[in-house]
Amino acid sequence: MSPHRLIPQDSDDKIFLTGATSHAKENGFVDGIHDQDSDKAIHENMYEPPIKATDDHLVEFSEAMRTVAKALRRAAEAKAAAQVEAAEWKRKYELERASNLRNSHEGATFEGSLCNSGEGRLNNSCDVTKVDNPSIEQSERCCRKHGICSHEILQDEATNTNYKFAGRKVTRKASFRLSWGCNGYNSGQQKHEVVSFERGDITTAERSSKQILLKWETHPQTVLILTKPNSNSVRILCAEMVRWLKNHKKIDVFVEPRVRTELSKEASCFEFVQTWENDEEIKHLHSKVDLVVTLGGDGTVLWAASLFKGPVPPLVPFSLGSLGFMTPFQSENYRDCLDMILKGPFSITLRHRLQCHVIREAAKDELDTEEPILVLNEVTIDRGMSSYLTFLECYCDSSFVTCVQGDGLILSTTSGSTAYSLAAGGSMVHPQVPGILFTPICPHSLSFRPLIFPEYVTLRVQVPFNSRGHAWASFDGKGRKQLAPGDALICSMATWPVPTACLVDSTNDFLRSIHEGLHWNLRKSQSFDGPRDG
Ligand SMILES: NC(=O)c1ccc[n+]([C@@H]2O[C@H](COP(=O)([O-])OP(=O)(O)OC[C@H]3O[C@@H](n4cnc5c(N)ncnc54)[C@H](O)[C@@H]3O)[C@@H](O)[C@H]2O)c1
Ligand SMILES: Nc1ncnc2c1ncn2[C@@H]1O[C@H](COP(=O)(O)OP(=O)(O)OP(=O)(O)O)[C@@H](O)[C@H]1O
Repeated sequence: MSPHRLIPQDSDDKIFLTGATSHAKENGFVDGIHDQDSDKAIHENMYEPPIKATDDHLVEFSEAMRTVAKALRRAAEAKAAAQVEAAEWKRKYELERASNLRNSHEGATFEGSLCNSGEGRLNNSCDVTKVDNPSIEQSERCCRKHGICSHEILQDEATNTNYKFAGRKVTRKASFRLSWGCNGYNSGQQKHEVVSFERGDITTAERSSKQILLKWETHPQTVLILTKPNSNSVRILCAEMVRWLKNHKKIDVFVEPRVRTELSKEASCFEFVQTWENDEEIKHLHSKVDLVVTLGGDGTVLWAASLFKGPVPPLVPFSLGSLGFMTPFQSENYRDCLDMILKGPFSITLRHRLQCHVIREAAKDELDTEEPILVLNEVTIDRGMSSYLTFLECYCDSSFVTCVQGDGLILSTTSGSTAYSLAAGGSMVHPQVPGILFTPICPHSLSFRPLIFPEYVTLRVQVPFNSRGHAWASFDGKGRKQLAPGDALICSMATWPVPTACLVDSTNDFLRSIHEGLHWNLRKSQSFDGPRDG
């Protein structure tokens, strides 16, 4: 077929193309000449100037588009910075408010928090818990003088008196002390900053997170037992444990309202078991219980963490699930385990949580966010039911990170690194490492590798206006929220970690979990009788 000279339908510019007439028509061009003129047309075109005008317009247009894109990105970065700042202010405001509430809350007698003489997040918990209280002053003096980290005790007007909770008497909360040390219980070393500055030289002589030990200063008296629902073995064990704690350890027991009903149906001797009546009471639960015991799998640990929006009492997770990554204690040995925990000292893993805020496009200002949600594993932003690619713009503080085009994105804690993030190709990270994992789910790009951000950043995931569909956020696999174009999710390290008791220590428990739970790097050993060097 002979070549044709084709003229764009709505343009005066002439473009020379090779191809069939019909094909050219499909593409919006009309045949400008008759077949018999084709030789003449070829001849003419050989001497025609190149398609300069069209090229110039295209170049101009693409430059204009680049400028617009740059301006849009700058605007988005400015917005990200403003949102990050607003989120930080909101976080500070909430901490302040929580602290004020605590001070004015007439029920609470004792309550614990970490204190740290260095900078950073743990320091925040120190800041917010400062009250006019001799024991705090003492602990601050202690921190300053010896650099020893200690548990703080808050006291309010109801000092040393029993108080009522859901119409029942509650005894005072046990106090404990935390210390950082590598070699056994005698090493009460302070947690030092990773980098110090000594005589003008930057050093990393002190390492930051050593194994943390919890040592009771007064006896724990109240235990909250949380159980996986719909399991007979869990129900039976729970009843047995409640009885043992009361009769042999003189411990007061709290359970969820559902479990309280089950127990009271079982026998009248469970009348002493306490519970709560409404969400308001759950908010103050942390100041009533010394220890939380979970009976179930990892989901029950996540559930327990989700009950505490602020400080979390130490958690003792018993394994009654199938995988049990975060549940090192065996239920068969519960008496010995609880004996050991109630006596102390014991190692804990301080599991960091992420605080997530959803900011709606319709929000009046950056402070107008929905209630923050705390996650122990991860927040996932995915495409939900939509069959379109998720399109998400991601910022770290005020810097543009990337656009996610794929099934979604996981922002995970290091504890959650062995859960969904792992399945999406993220690295496994020791739970004591502070950081935020940024793991794409099925990205439609060959070069999108997972990232790990340091713990101090704030991440913002925005559904852009030109996204074809909505996105969905879910929190530890629960409570899905729809994100429309223009909505954003802001995520940063939460102030309140989840302290979980270790069977041995953080590292031993973690390695045992990945060996036994995931069969990590299981391979038959190479035989000895093969070829050898030399
Ligand atoms: N493709 C996946 O791997 C996938 C998909 C959805 C959700 N999840 C995970 O399930 C979690 C919710 O757990 P659930 O028990 O309520 O739901 P579930 O009952 O569906 O259990 C999910 C599985 O993940 C395991 N798991 C949970 N947290 C873990 C952790 N930190 N490390 C290792 N394994 C862990 C559980 O033991 C369980 O086997 C979510 O937070 C998410 O991480 C994983
Ligand atoms: N006290 C509770 N109240 C309501 N739901 C709970 C409670 N404890 C656990 N769940 C939910 O029940 C589900 C199953 O719990 P869990 O993961 O502990 O058990 P499992 O599935 O048998 O264990 P594994 O995850 O190890 O296989 C989870 O989705 C969890 O969120």
